[in-house]
Amino acid sequence: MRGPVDSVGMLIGKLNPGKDGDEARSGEDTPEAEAHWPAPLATAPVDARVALPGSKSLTGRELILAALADGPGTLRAPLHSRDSALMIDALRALGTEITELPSDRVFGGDLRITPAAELTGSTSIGCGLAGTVMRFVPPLAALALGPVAFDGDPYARKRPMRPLLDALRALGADIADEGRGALPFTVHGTGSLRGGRVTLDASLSSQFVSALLLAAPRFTEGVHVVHTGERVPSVPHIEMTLAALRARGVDADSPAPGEWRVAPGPIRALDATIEPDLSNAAPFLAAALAAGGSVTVPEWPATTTQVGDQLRTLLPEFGAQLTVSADGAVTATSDGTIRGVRLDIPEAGELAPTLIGLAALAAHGTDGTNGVASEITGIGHIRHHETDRIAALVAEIRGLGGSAEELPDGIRIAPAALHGGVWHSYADHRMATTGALIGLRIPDVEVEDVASTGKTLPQFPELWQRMLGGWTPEAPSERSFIQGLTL
Ligand SMILES: O=C(O)C1=C[C@@H](OP(=O)(O)O)[C@@H](O)[C@H](O)C1
Ligand SMILES: C=C(OP(=O)(O)O)C(=O)O
Repeated sequence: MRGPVDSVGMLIGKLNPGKDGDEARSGEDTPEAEAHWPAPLATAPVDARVALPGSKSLTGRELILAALADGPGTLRAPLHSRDSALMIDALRALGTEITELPSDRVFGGDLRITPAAELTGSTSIGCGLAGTVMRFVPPLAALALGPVAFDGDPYARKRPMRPLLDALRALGADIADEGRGALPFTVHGTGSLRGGRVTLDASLSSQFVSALLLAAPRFTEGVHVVHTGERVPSVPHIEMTLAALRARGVDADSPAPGEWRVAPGPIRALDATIEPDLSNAAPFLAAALAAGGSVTVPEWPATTTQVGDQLRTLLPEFGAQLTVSADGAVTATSDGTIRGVRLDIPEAGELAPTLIGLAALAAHGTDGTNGVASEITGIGHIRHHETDRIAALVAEIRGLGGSAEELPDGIRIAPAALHGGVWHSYADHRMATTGALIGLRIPDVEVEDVASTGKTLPQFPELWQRMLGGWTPEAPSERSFIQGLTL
């Protein structure tokens, strides 16, 4: 057994210049293709403790609310990644002052946020591939004075925006998108927004609802959002939004299923501490199943709105034992036997790539001859995430010899032996980490564009290697694969 790993050294994330998934795929003949990351194989049971940086979703929300607050505030232990940097840049473009405080925190410093007296427009905002930026910032742009032009990575232009843009228009905003219903578009802010009751189909993304709720205390009439479509996905993320608003003294609730209401009023400035990202804990805890052994994630919050908390019940479905220690660390333990699952997880689409990676390993079994089938459904909306994750996962599992089939709202995986090969990332951080997970058990898996993990976890390659006990800062061969990072 290897010794525990409880922190990383000073690591400073730089931006991963985003790529379209198709471009990433067609880039295989370029010199960059040579930088495919050889996913480390677990040659012994894992025994590791992995501390993780802050939650993307909490960092994004607290940045927005701090920018709209009634005074300066501080974010402690925020995420520093491509998505959070894009959010910071967007809020700065609207006039917010954001400074990083000197700190010895391993994952980057705290942030001091001073709201602008008035949000200013006449600017442009790059959304990268961040759903939270392209959805949460336009309502603030409507509150700013002057035009604000939004655009993003090539694939970001394919992510749905129409229900949110139409709802903002119904609430009084002037938005020019030439009928695209997607990036690029320009919000012509007038300094205020009427707000009020609005109907919206949020079946493609919960972020449409969170976007309206977060800015609504500053709408003249607040907001009352009424969902009109099929099932709303990722409901815990809407609950996270309501909780973040209430923590700042805002009157915000869900008066009925599929309805949310925020009253107009001040947003209290405060010092908020960001929890570790529990969705990014998924591949690490899942590694205990893939490799056998145990992985501990410390500082797991006792209560949380993060959907990643559901890993404590989802991973046991695959056969892992999950325990919580008195000091709030969560440990996953397994003998390496992975059970097949039938899961319907509309709330936890963000966890789906990891769980599907585990299902692919369950279908391989311990030696390629004793695999079991799985079906994971309720996740049709993940076709609209960083890529069409259902299509991408099916293609990549098949590429390694697996048997996977698309369902309208999920995936079915049949027993089949996996083999090594290139696992494409489609510029999607969770595709990259899923390839790494499969590579723990299957020899010679190479992850294309591992730097896509910089979207929410720039330290992924080091943390992964450290989890296996083999990383040293001096190892140049490993360092060269950590693209987009300064060590
Ligand atoms: O509000 C948020 O922070 C998020 C909401 C969810 O989006 P969807 O509702 O589009 O799944 C989730 O998958 C995403 O990673 C983050
Ligand atoms: C869906 C995700 O991201 P985004 O915030 O860009 O929607 C994700 O992180 O899994």
